[in-house]
Parts: sequence; C-alpha cells; structure tokens
Amino acid sequence: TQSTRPQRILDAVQKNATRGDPRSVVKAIDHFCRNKEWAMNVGDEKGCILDSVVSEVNPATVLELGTYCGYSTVRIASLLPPHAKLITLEFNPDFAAIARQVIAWAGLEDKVQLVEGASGDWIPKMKEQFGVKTFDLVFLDHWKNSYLPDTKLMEECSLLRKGSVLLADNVICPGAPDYLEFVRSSPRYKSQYFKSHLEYTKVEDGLEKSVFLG
Ligand SMILES: Cc1ncnc2c1ncn2[C@@H]1O[C@H](/C=C/CNC(=O)c2cc(-c3ccc(F)cc3)cc(O)c2O)C[C@H]1O
Ligand SMILES: [Mg+2]
Repeated sequence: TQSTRPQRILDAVQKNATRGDPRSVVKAIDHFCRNKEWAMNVGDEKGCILDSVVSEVNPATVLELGTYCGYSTVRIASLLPPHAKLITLEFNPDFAAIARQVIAWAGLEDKVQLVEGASGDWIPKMKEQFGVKTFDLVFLDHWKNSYLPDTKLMEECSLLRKGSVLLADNVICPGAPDYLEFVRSSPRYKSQYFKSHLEYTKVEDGLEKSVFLG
C-alpha cells in the first residue's frame, strides 16, 4: 500500500535514529526532509531558536498546538526538567499515530501527553482533564488562522499567567497576520520577532515570541 509522508518520516527515524536518543531522532528527520522530502517540521534553523527559548523559560508546563509528526514535540521535551510536562494537541488521527511512535522512539513518552482533538475543544478542558493551572510556554504551530482565536481562548480560560511565553512558528510564511497584529499591538503582550528561514529552504520566515504581561 502507498505510504504517506508521515509514515516515510517515521521509517527514516526507525532506520537512522538511536532508540532513546532524542537528538538522533531530530537529526534523522532533518536529514530526511532536507535531502529526500520536504515536510512542515519547524526544522533545524528555527529549531535552534525554539531550543534557546525553551532553555531560557525552563518550563514546568508546556502546551504545543499542532503535533504533526512530533518533531518539535521531541525537540522541546528533550530539554525539559525532570518533572515537567508537555501536552500536545493534534486532531488528525493519522498524524497522531505517527507522532506517538516518533515520541516513543525518542524515549520521551513519560514527558509528553499527546491529546487527539481540536485545540478549540481541548483548551477549555485543560484544567479539569489534566490538572493544569497555567502554561509556562505555548508553542503555536497548527492552522495559522487558529493562532489568534486559540490565544484569546487561552486568556479566557486563565491558562496564561504573568510571564507565560507564547512562541509562534510561521509568522511570515505561511503567515499569521491577524495573530501578529494582535500580539504586537496589545498592551498585554511584549513581543519579539526572531528572523529565520522556512524549514529546509532559503525563504524568509520567523518565530514570534510574546510574553503575557498579565
Ligand atoms: C485546530 C487544531 N487543533 C489540533 N490540531 C490541529 C489544528 N489545526 C491544525 N492541526 C494539526 O496541526 C498540524 C498543522 C499544521 C499547519 N502548519 C502549516 O500549515 C505549515 C505550513 C508551512 C508551509 C510553508 C510554505 C509552503 F509552501 C507550504 C507549507 C510551514 C509550516 O511550518 C507549517 O507549520 C497538522 C494538523 O492536523
Ligand atoms: Mg510550522
């Protein structure tokens, strides 16, 4: 049967990465996507910026919107302190199934809770379902037109505290203009743009880091 791109990414991980070694999983996916088939992972260049923000925040609770194959899930989870938790939301069951195997190959199942479903449905249930009070870090990498409504929803659900960091992928390409306008003009956020490139290409893209001021 014809395989899908996520399945081919998982194959590349299982063939080329060492079980229990998250960095080798990241390298295997980057090598595959740079040399064989492009895929919408945050990638190695923007991934280094992601790593530095994760290390700086040193979060106890992380929310990722849009798991896809689990590339950024593995990058983030590999940098978390011992009892920290990452909840990642993915509504495509096929992507979720692949991501679970990628996360398992990296040996990070204990730090990651992959929830299958739409962010708009699950964000209001975070407290009651997962005992989360607030998120220290949110990585937005799902549908670009969901960035803004989900950010407003997280505020409404009191999931952000003074100092919570939102890090959004693709604010230039494909772009999230309404989100960018909101976080850059709202007095409740301190925003900063990290210029980079679209994964595995020379096209401009970047990450927007926005600190919630409470
Ligand atoms: C609302 C919601 N809830 C839960 N999961 C959700 C969701 N919306 C999407 N998702 C899931 O996240 C993933 C979606 C991510 C969307 N990301 C993209 O569309 C995306 C697209 C590009 C891109 C750039 C230039 C080009 F020429 C072509 C593509 C690059 C990227 O880094 C991206 O993240 C998979 C999807 O099932
Ligand atoms: Mg992206």
